[in-house]
Amino acid sequence: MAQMYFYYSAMNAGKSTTLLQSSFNYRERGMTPVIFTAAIDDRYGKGKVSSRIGLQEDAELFSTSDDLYARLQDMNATKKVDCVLIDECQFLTKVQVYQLTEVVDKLNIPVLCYGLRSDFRGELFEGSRYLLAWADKLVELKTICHCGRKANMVIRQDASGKAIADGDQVEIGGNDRYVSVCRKHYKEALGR
Ligand SMILES: Nc1ncnc2c1ncn2[C@@H]1O[C@H](COP(=O)(O)OP(=O)(O)O)[C@@H](O)[C@H]1O
Ligand SMILES: Cc1cn([C@H]2C[C@H](O)[C@@H](COP(=O)(O)O)O2)c(=O)[nH]c1=O
Ligand SMILES: [Zn+2]
Repeated sequence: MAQMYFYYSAMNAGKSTTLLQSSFNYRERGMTPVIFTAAIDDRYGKGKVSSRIGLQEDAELFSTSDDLYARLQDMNATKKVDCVLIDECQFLTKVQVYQLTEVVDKLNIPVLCYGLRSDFRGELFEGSRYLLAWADKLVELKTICHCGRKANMVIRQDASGKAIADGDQVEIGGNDRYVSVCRKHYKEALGR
């Protein structure tokens, strides 16, 4: 029986790197993984997942309006899909997380999702909320705060490096805008 996995962490914990390693392992065994990433995240080039250790792969793009079950059913009918790997899964909608459970339950294809649990305000993303609720396996990937504790929060910074408390949930960026920290230093940065 296939299963759905949610690998979650703060930023820069190596989620994309782990996804690429899983894809490599499937390919090494002559199997066919399919990678998806969010169309809105074009930091390392549209339709690409990359990591600084040198691995890079082309990816299918998903937008909030896509029917992921229909797309994967079509792909699987053309060529057997052995595994689905989703990067930036926090940007999935509730409906899309449900569609991915159908890929697992009806098509019997494992779905491995990689993404953030919470945003810079400490609120769940929609995709993460339903993955936490519906995934078979929850796996935390860890990174560390400057103090050495586990970093489970992410600060969004303004141009001067000051932590921001409010704003749109989605704003694509990297180390220039975001810092992963422990909860204690998250509160301190926001003056709480
Ligand atoms: N193409 C790239 N070039 C340079 N650095 C990268 C690239 N992709 C990722 N990184 C860096 O590698 C580190 C971990 O990356 P990643 O696996 O993307 O973690 P996560 O997905 O958890 O944020 C981060 O410091 C990130 O800035
Ligand atoms: C915390 C937070 C992050 N984002 C964006 C910023 C990046 O583009 C992605 C996460 O990338 P990762 O390094 O692959 O984990 O999400 C956002 O839009 N809103 C937020 O609050
Ligand atoms: Zn800390």
